[in-house]
Formats: sequence, C-alpha cells, structure tokens
Amino acid sequence: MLHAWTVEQIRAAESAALARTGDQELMRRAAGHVAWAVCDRLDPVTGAEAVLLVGAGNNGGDALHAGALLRRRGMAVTAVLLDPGRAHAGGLAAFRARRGRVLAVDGAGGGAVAGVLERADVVVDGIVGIGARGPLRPDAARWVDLVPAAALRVAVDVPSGLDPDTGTHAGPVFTADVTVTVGGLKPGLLLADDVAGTVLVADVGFAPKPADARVEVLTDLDVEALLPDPRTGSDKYTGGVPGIVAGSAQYPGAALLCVGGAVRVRPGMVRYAGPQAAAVVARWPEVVAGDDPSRAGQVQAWVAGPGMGTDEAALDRLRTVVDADAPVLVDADGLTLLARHPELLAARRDRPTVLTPHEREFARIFPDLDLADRLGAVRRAAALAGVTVLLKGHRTLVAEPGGTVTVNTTGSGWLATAGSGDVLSGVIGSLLAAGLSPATAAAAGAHLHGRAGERAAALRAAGAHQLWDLLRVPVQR
Ligand SMILES: NC(=O)C1=CN([C@@H]2O[C@H](COP(=O)(O)OP(=O)(O)OC[C@H]3O[C@@H](n4cnc5c(N)ncnc54)[C@H](OP(=O)(O)O)[C@@H]3O)[C@@H](O)[C@H]2O)[C@@H](O)CC1
Ligand SMILES: Nc1ncnc2c1ncn2[C@@H]1O[C@H](COP(=O)(O)OP(=O)(O)O)[C@@H](O)[C@H]1O
Ligand SMILES: [K+]
Repeated sequence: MLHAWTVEQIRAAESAALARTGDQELMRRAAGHVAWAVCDRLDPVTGAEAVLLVGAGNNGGDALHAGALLRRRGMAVTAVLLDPGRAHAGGLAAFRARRGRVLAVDGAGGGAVAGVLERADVVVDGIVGIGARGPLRPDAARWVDLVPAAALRVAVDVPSGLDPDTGTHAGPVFTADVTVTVGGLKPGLLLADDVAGTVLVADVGFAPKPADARVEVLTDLDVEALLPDPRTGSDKYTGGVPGIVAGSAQYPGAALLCVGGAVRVRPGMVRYAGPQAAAVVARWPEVVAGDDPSRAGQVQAWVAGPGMGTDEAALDRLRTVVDADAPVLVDADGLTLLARHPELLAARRDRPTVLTPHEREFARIFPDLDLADRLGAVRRAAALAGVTVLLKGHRTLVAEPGGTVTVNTTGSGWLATAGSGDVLSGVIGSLLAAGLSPATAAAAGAHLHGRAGERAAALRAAGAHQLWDLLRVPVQR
C-alpha cells in the first residue's frame, strides 16, 4: 500500500529530520533526486539548456542546488530569480560556484526571461513548494504561463499553483511532466495527475508514519492478496454469494453488465433478483435468477441500482435490500431513489454500505458539498451519511466514515463508456459478499475495474461488456 500525507504531517516529520541532519543536507539530497530525474530523461544531457524558476523559499533552494548539479553534467543552466533579494543564499552560492547564469526578473525585465524560457529544453519549477499559501501570486503566475509545452517540465516537491492537500488549483499552475516530491507523497499529487505528471518520491532520510496517513493507494499486490484462489474443499457458497438487483424493461443491458462484473471477478455463485431474470440466465447460465429479492435465498451482499428504474416496483426492491442485514451497495437509479427517500439512507447508517455515485448522482444526494474539492467532499459525505462513499471519476475516491480515503490510480479513458459503472458495481458486490469491508471492497473493485480499463485501452476494446473478459488477467511481473 502507498500512503500520502498532508503538508502539516510532512512538516512534522521533517522537523525531526532537520534537527538531526540540517537543512542544507536535506536540500542537497532533494536536489540530487531532481537532477537525476532531469538527466534520466534527457539525451544528450551535455549542452542541453535548463531554466530554473526560483522563488524565495527553500523550494527555490532545492532548484538552485539541482541547477548546480546539472552544471556539473555539462548543461547550460539559467536561474531566474523571482525575488532576487530573498533567493536561498546557500543554493545561490552553490549555483554560482558552478558558474550558473543568474537572471533577476526585476533587473533583466520580462523580455530576457521570456527569451531563455522559449529556448529551454528543461524547466525546473522551484517557485513554491509546501510553503505556498493560496493561488500563485500574479508575479509568479506570469512565468508559469510562459513555460513552453515542448520542454521537459520538472516540478520540485509540488507543481507551483497546485494545493498539495486537495489537488485543486484555483489559478495558473505549473503543469509538470515529472514531480520530484520530497519525503513522502501528498494527496494533491495523486488527485491531479494531469498537473503533477509522473510522481517520484525523493527519499531524503525521513518519512512520515504510514499509520498516520489518511490517504492511501492500493497496489496490485495488495489487491491480489485480498482475493485468494479457491482452496481444496471450497464449495460454491464458501466465498459468499452476491445478490444483484439491476435492470428493467427500459435498461435490460444494465442487469447483464452488473451480473457479468460479479460473475467474472471470482468463482462461486451469483444471484439475480429483478425483471430481467430470463435475459440474465440466457447470457449467464450459471446465475440463479428470480424477480423478487425477498425470495432470493441466502445472499451475503446486495447490489441495487444499475438500470433498475425509479418506479414503485424499483422502490419496493430497494426497500427489501436496505432492510436486509447483509452489506449493501447502492448505485445509479438506486441512488436517485435514496435522494428522494433519505430515510432509506439513514436506515443504513453505521451498517456495511457502499454508495457509488458519479458526480451528478453525488450532487443529488449531498447537494451541500462542494465538488471543487473532491477529496474533502467525499470525506464529508461518508461522515455525514455514516456509510462508505465511492466517488467515480478519472481518479475514483473511496471514503470511509472514519476519514480515510483511498485514491484509485488505475484506469483509462476507455472506462468512460455507457455501462462501465454497472460492471464496477457487480465487481464490488462480489467482493463485499466475499467478506471484505465496504471500503476495502470498493477500493479493490475500483482497482480491478481500472486495470481492466487499461487493458481495454491497450486493445482498443470499446464497449463496457468487453471489461468482463479483462477483469482478472494475471498481473505480469
Ligand atoms: N520536506 C522536507 O523535508 C524538505 C523540504 N524542502 C523544500 O522546502 C520547501 C518548503 O520550503 P519553504 O517552507 O521555504 O516554503 P516554499 O514552498 O519555498 O514557499 C515559500 C515562499 O513562497 C512564497 N509564497 C507563498 N505563497 C505564495 C503564493 N501563493 N504565490 C507566490 N509565492 C508564494 C513565500 O513568499 P512570502 O509569503 O514569504 O513573501 C516564500 O517566499 C519544500 O516544498 C521543499 O521543496 C527541502 O529543501 C528539504 C527537505
Ligand atoms: N476519464 C476517465 N478515466 C478513468 N475512468 C473513468 C473515466 N470516466 C469514467 N471513468 C470510470 O468509468 C465508470 C463510469 O461509471 P458511470 O458513470 O456510473 O457509468 P454508467 O452509469 O454508464 O455505467 C466509473 O468507474 C468511472 O470512474
Ligand atoms: K515547485
């Protein structure tokens, strides 16, 4: 499992390291990682032109030390000092000692800076790191806007303009190809991967404690370990039976897609209870199907919602499922019904329950929560409702009522296709029935669904039903 920490947590861990090691040494180590990230991506290194955007804090100090190392590798390096009187003294001395070129924005004027930026093969962003407050000020933001898209763009610690705790950026932001982040991951880098690019963690000799992290990422190995193969002596009930309430005359495909997710993610038995029983069995002969969830037999977890409609019959089925003792996942039309009947959601408080809204569904159930900050919104939603909330999107987030959020980092745009969410809810329902906690089932399901989406991208396999075949392909190491 990977972990991410808030700025406050990083600062706390850093202060102990500073007392032990000294800030110059930590900075030199950070700079070594930045220089390595640059050289690793350039060919040839010697003779390439780098520009450092240097703010007045330690982030600028990191950039200057990195610039000194790049000079040693034979690069032409220009440091643009955004606040010349306050540039980091030790970093500037190291840079000057390597005969780096220094431009002060006030002295040189904008034209000279724009000129060197235009020619740059590499731009290193040392404007601000975790010491930033609020959106980038205009005097810094103007340089970010001039960074050429063709240059290799390397952010030190955090892309300037990006809030490391939330991943939001209210104004201009340095868009990085690579972010070399110091000491530990920050949540914002996981959420705004379009801004942070590839994230490398620079180990400078301290790390916050994993147990303190409130933001996590599952790896392939974590997910595999959660899903053991059947053992000798297993029978079809051993792993737990999911029950699916999905589909309607209007949306028959949703029943097939959702059931398919449950059938294909692990062996065992799947039950279906809804108006598409005949169609489900025609496509999935292994499924035990009927139309009434109250007469479905033993079920260890329910999934209700995909394409089920929002009429009285659908509401009756949803009530049956909500009344059940078993864990419940509610998706799609089921969420629309929950928004209309908040007493149904209240009835699941503190019971194993997962809601899987996309942003429009989320806004219907939690109209007061601001989705500009998705991490904050999903965390508050889980706390308000007292259930696990999975907020779908390019970066799907899973929040438990206790406050921990798992960020899903698998996936591809090929998942943005009708019915792909139906497959996801079937997958998670099966994992819930297997006994995983709501948050773990939701996060592991999103991870597997995302890997299937990556395989769909590689194969150009359009159409949500293609995900069935791609769900449990063995991981290659
Ligand atoms: N973690 C670690 O172990 C290590 C961390 N290290 C590094 O230190 C970095 C943190 O350094 P830091 O504390 O000096 O703050 P930093 O990010 O440079 O920003 C402060 C400057 O930004 C300015 N400023 C503020 N807001 C602004 C805005 N909106 N728009 C524009 N400017 C704004 C602010 O100006 P002021 O408000 O003072 O006028 C001040 O000049 C960290 O990210 C990492 O790179 C490594 O060196 C060693 C190990
Ligand atoms: N651009 C994207 N990148 C990665 N995943 C995406 C993207 N767009 C959508 N997804 C994923 O695809 C699924 C779509 O679900 P949903 O919106 O419920 O679709 P439907 O209701 O048609 O089944 C979600 O798991 C979501 O996270
Ligand atoms: K930066």
